[in-house]
Amino acid sequence: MLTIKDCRLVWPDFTADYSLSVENGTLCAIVGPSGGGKTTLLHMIAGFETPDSGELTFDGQDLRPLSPAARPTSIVFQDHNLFPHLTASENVSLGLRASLRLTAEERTLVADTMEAVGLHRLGHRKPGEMSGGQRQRMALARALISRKPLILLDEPFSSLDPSLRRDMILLVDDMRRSRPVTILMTIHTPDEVADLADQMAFVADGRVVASGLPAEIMQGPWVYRHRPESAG
Ligand SMILES: Nc1ncnc2c1ncn2[C@@H]1O[C@H](COP(=O)(O)OP(=O)(O)OP(=O)(O)O)[C@@H](O)[C@H]1O
Repeated sequence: MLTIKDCRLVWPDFTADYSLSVENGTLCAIVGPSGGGKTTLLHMIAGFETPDSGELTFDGQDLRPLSPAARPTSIVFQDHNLFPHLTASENVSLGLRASLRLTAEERTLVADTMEAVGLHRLGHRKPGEMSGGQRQRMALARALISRKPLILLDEPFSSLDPSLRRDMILLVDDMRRSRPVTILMTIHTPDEVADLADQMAFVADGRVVASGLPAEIMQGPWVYRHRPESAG
């Protein structure tokens, strides 16, 4: 279980104070208005931001002293953090081994994962030779192959067209059913994930305003309160 309790981050123009629990094996969608603190929440879990106070544990282990690499997390950033000089297959392989020296079995796993995200013919291409959507799929493949139990996806499919976006959400759903993994995914279009997500957390003003079943969260008063046009 991921447990976040009163984790506070204070910046000159923004204060966050997060509390959220996510059971293992859950697909949890993080939704809410732009600038509300969704990305910052994922960065804190991954270790790129440090809370001044509060509890942050996964399966009882305190994550705060751990570096990002030592955490049980794999994150796909909005800019995909791909290496431009490596091919698509090599970028995906980094999720398994930083040295890129793979066993035969690991090479098969990379090929299977590339196939699962529809990139099996493009393994030799470099990120600069691929579309935005193909780069997103490559970054997703690298996170899925990492074997980390907690996967954090920050708007992973925003540059895909709606039908492909849905395919990728289904792929994420498939992957979590094939191995024990907990996924937190920020998304601007909650409708697209409402039927698959087990949990939805509404984040605004640096807080988890509400968390529960997607149908409940999407109908709650917080949705109207935090509409851009009602701001101010
Ligand atoms: N390192 C930082 N230092 C200071 N302020 C920051 C930092 N990172 C983010 N912020 C601020 O924190 C707030 C929340 O940003 P965040 O990116 O988490 O929002 P978001 O909900 O993910 O937005 P969007 O949906 O637009 O991606 C914003 O006001 C942002 O400017």
